[in-house]
Amino acid sequence: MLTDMYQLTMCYAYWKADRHNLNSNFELFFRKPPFGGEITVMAGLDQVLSFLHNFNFTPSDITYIKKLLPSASPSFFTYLSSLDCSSVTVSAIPQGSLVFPRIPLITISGPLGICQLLETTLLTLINYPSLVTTNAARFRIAAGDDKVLLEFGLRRAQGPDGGFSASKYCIIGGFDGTSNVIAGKLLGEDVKVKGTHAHAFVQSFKGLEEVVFEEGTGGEKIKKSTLKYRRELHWEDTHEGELAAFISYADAFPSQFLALIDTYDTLGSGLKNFILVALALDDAGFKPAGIRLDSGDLAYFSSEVRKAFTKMSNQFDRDFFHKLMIVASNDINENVLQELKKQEHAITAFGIGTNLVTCQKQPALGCVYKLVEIEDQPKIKISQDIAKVLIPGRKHSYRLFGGDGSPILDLLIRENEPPPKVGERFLCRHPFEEQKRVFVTPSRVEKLSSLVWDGKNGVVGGMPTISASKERVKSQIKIMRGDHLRYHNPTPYKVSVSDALFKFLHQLWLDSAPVLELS
Ligand SMILES: Nc1ncnc2c1ncn2[C@@H]1O[C@H](COP(=O)(O)OP(=O)(O)OP(=O)(O)O)[C@@H](O)[C@H]1O
Ligand SMILES: O=P(O)(O)OC[C@H]1O[C@H](OP(=O)(O)OP(=O)(O)O)[C@H](O)[C@@H]1O
Ligand SMILES: O=C(O)c1cccnc1
Ligand SMILES: [Mg+2]
Repeated sequence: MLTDMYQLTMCYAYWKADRHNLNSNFELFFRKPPFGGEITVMAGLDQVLSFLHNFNFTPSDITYIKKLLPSASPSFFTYLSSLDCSSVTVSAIPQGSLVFPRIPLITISGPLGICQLLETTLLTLINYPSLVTTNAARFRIAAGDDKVLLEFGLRRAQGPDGGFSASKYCIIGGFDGTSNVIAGKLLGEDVKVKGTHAHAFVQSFKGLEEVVFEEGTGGEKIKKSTLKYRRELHWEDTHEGELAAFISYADAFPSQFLALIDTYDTLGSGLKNFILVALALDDAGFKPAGIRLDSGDLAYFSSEVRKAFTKMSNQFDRDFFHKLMIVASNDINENVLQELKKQEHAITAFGIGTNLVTCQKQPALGCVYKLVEIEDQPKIKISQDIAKVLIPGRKHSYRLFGGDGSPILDLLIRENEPPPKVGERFLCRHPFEEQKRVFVTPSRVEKLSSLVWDGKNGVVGGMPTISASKERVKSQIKIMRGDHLRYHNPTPYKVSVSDALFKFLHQLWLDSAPVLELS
């Protein structure tokens, strides 16, 4: 039911014309990578497989569709009620793979009626997950492998399901944790739930008299020791409410004390109050975790914080100061991460919400779902816009690797053609520009798609897990040439067709395009 009305109207019309059981082949692919880059990460396949497994129309669905199609013949609803995905075969590129334009991410084969019905749902299950996973992967590339990345986007996401998907797929794209509690609960161990505290906690305290402890706990000792250091360092002008908040937070979480220090005055108050409580915690045998900055020049503030930590470490001979995290947040996007890389800063972790989950730089990936063959008859769709001309017929896709282990190009060939072989020259052609050709002698050849669903057995090869998908993203980015990953003007990655597919496509194009008569 999570579909567009036109799938139901087409399905009815196919059924009425007795075309619903024609053997069909559809491909799901995109035409342009997002965010001005070259790479896209394939994601959402786990959801697609669950959907195929659960696909059916319940009696209440049928009652509702009857209202939408009041003139449809009653036997159509018998057909609709009997539908499931047991007659459908699906091949796909593994979740977490880097993928490129025109290469089918998913190939769907089976009776026309059911395959048509899958269009919208498959698109919605792949488009946003692939987009946000790609965004997360780009943020990871921009931040570098040594930084902790936390996803904080739930409050700004496109609704609760958008927020949930974002949390899951940002982890796959390379984030280390999320603030989203339901994502952690439902997705298990691979999704680590993390968090600090907000300004409200600091604002809620006015003075030190508001700090209360449970009898017999170490809180009183931490407070006393904090105030002793405050006198010793002559820092008695820091904000008292903030200090009260930090002492209370440390009492609640002595082993995970991480304080937001920018509520009143980052360097003049927040940093000092944190240091006081951190020294007291250390005296009590706990290791404080660090600070969070949520405003201002994050490079400058983080460097000043690090300098103060180093000074304190020397002054009080405490090693823990060197290990404290410096978390930065506040409207961070890929560009801010890129800019920060060029500056001196001491940030060890980023908390990123709005711009990550809403995919600020590009809000949608344009995956499409296109019919390429019916009953062994290849189908083409012609467009004035060359980018939209469909490459017809059933195809296989391969990635050809060079001697240095990095991918050279992706290749589409006709279904019955011999595939490219290691050590053998293969002519790879631009799909539309006749003069653009290249011979590739690959050192490694990888078939991109494999069977993931067959009607009889259901899911083939197991459900993709979060950890395996995440690992795949990481390992595929690692072997990609740096110039394809570059932030500004990356080198285009080639997607080619075989000579046979080129000739076939262009012949069918000529045969299908009427010649205009002018007079
Ligand atoms: N050193 C830096 N280099 C590049 N961008 C930075 C740097 N420090 C912060 N930013 C970014 O600059 C922007 C600052 O936004 P803005 O000026 O609205 O925040 P602020 O005034 O510091 O904080 P707030 O409005 O939350 O009090 C944010 O997008 C932030 O991530
Ligand atoms: O900036 P984002 O990347 O979306 O990260 C999440 C933001 O959410 C929180 O505060 P919120 O924005 O709700 O309040 P603020 O106005 O104090 O920043 C947090 O302090 C971050 O600023
Ligand atoms: O835990 C945090 O610090 C957090 C969580 C969500 C949004 N902003 C910050
Ligand atoms: Mg904010």
